[in-house]
Amino acid sequence: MSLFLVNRYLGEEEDENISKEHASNDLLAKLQKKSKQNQEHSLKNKTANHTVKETQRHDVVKKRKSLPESNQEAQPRRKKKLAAASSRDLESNSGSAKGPSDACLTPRDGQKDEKEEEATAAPEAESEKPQTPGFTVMASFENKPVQKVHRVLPQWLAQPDVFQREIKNNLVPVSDIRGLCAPIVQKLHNNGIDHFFPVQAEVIPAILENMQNGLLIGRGGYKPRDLCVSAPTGSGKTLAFVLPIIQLLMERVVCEVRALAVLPTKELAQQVFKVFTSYAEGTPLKVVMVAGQKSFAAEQASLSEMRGNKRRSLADIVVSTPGRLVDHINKNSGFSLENLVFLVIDEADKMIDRMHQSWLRQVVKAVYKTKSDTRNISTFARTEDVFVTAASLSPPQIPLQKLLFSATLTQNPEKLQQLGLHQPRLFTSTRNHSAHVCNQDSFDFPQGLTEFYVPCTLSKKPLILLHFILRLKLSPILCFTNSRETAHRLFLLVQLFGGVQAAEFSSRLSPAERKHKLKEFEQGKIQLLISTDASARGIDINQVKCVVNYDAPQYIRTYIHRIGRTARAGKAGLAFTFLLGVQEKNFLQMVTNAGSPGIQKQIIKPENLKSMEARYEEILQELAKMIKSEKVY
Ligand SMILES: Nc1ncnc2c1ncn2[C@@H]1O[C@H](COP(=O)(O)OP(=O)(O)OP(=O)(O)O)[C@@H](O)[C@H]1O
Repeated sequence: MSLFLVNRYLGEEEDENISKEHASNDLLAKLQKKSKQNQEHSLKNKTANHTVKETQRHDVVKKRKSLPESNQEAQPRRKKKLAAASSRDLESNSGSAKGPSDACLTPRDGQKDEKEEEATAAPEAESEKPQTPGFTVMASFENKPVQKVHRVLPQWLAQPDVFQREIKNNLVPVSDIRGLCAPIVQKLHNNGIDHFFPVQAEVIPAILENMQNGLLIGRGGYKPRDLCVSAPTGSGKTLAFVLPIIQLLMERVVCEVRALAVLPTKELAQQVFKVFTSYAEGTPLKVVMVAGQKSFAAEQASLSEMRGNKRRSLADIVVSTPGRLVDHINKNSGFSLENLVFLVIDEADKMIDRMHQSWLRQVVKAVYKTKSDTRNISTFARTEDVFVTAASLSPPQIPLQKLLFSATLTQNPEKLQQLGLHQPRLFTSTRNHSAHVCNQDSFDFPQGLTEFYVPCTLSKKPLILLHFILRLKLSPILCFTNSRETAHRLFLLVQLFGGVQAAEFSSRLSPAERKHKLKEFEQGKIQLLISTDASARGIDINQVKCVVNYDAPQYIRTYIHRIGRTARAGKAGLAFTFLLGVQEKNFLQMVTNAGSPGIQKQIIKPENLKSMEARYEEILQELAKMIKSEKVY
C-alpha cells in the first residue's frame, strides 16, 4: 500500500478502463510526438529569424543613410509593432519553450542607436515568444525625500532586565537576596553594608543562579549566558561581580586561576584588587594583581611556583591590565588559564576599543589550550564549540562565563560581537532600551548629580577656578584638563597664587607618585587635584564634592566618566564645565542628546574676580619664567 497518493497527468482522452501500463505507453508516445514537432518548429523559426534580422539590419542602415527620423515619430510605430507582436503571441501560444523574460523590453526616450534598433526589431521577428502587452519605462524616478533608517536592536539589547536608576529609594536589604552565603553576609555587615544597590540586587542573584554543587551550569545543563551590565557611574558595579565570584569559588579544592578581571588602567586594577582582597579575606582564595606595578619576575613568582617538577598555581583570582596579561600568557609558562570560569571585563566599552591589541583572542586561546594528557584524565572537557548541542556537551564542559560592566556600554551590536558573547543578557537602568530603536549615545546620569556650565574666556578660567575654592569653598575639587601640559601649567599657576593645597595627576608622575597623590586627595590633604583623563574612569575617590571640567571634554563618554567621579553611591555632587563662547552650542547639544536631565547656566560676575586680578597678572610673568626654565632642564 502506498503512503502517498501521487496524481499523474494522463492526457486529455484519459480512458478509465485502459490499464495503467497502456495509459503510460500512450502518454509517452504522445509526448515524444509533441517534442519532435517542437524541435522542427524551433528549427524553422531560427532560420526565419535569422533572415528577418538580416533584413532589419539592412533596413536600419538604409534608413540612417536616407532620412533621419525623429523619436516622436519612431516611438509610436515601434509601440505598434510590439503590440502587434504580443497580440500575435497571445493568440498563437503554440507551446514554445521560451520563457516570458525574452519579451521584456526597456525602450528609452531620445536614444536611437543601432543597438536599440536591433533590440526593438528582434522581438518583432521572434513572433513565437510570449510578450507582455505593456512595458515598463526604466531610468525615470520620482524625487522623493529619503526616509531616515533607524537601527533595529537585537532582542537581547532591546529587551533588557531593567532596574531602578535611583539608589536611595530602592535599596534592597542584604537578607532579601537569595543564595548569598552567611560568611559573605557577615563580611558585608562588617563593612557597614546592610543594603544592596539596585544593580547589585539584580545582578548578584543572576550570577549565583548558575551555581550547582560548586559547578557553573546554565539553565537545562547548558553553558550559562554571558551577562552585560550597563549602570551609571558610582552605582556599585564592582560589588555586583566581586561577591558572587568569591562565593562561587570559596569551596574550591585545588588552587587554579578560575576568575580573571581585566581593567584598562593600573589604578583601576588596583582598586578592584582591593575589593576582591577585602572580601576574600577569611577564605582559602588567593587574589593576585598583574598590572605592571611590580617587575615581571615578581609577578611571575606571585602567580605560580614549582613543587618538584610540577607547577602549582598560587592564584585563584587574577586582576590585570590587558598588556601585562598578554605578557604573562605568552612568556610565563607557569600561568595557566585552562581552568578559568569567569572572565570579568570592567569598563567594557574601553576594553572593546583596545580590541586591536587582540588581548581577548589571546585569553580565549589560553583558556581552550587543554593539553592532551589532562583531557584524558579530566571528567570535564574544555572545547571551544561554536554551537552548543547535546553532543558538544558530552563529556560535560567547563564553561567560561563572560561578565561585562560599564557606565557607557556600547549598544553597537557590531562592536559587541567582537566579544564573542554566548546568548548574552543585558541588565540596564537606561530608559531608551525599552524601544527597539536605539540612540547610541544616550546614557544614564547619576541621580544626585547637578550639572552646570560656566560661560568664560580663556584668560578668566584660572580665576574662576580659584574663585570656586577660595570664595565658594567648593573643595575638594577634582579638575580635568585635556592635556598633561595644561594640567601642569595650571598646577604651577595655582601653586604660585598660593592659598590652595593643589596637586597634579597625570602621566608625568610615576605610578607610585600617582597612588600617593590619590591617597592624599582622599584623606583631604589636597583641596584641588588637577588631572588628565587618567583619573576620569572608574576611580572611586570618597567625598569628591565637585568636578570641574576646566577644558570641555570632546566626547560624551569622557564627560560622563569625568562627572561620574562625584555623586557616587547615591550621594549628591556638582559638576561644572567651563565653556568658551565657540564651544557652547555644540557642547550643550551633545549633553542634551546624551540624555542629561538638564544642565544649568552659571554666570560668574566679573566683579567677583576683580580682587584676584592684580595678583594673577603678577604670577603670570613668574609662571612664564618657570616654564622656560623647566624646558631648559
Ligand atoms: N551596597 C552598598 N552600600 C554602600 N556603599 C556601596 C554599596 N555598594 C557599593 N558601594 C560604594 O559605592 C561606591 C561606588 O561603587 P563602585 O566603584 O563599584 O561603582 P561603579 O558602578 O563601579 O562606578 P564606575 O562606573 O565609576 O566605575 C564605592 O565607594 C563603594 O564602596
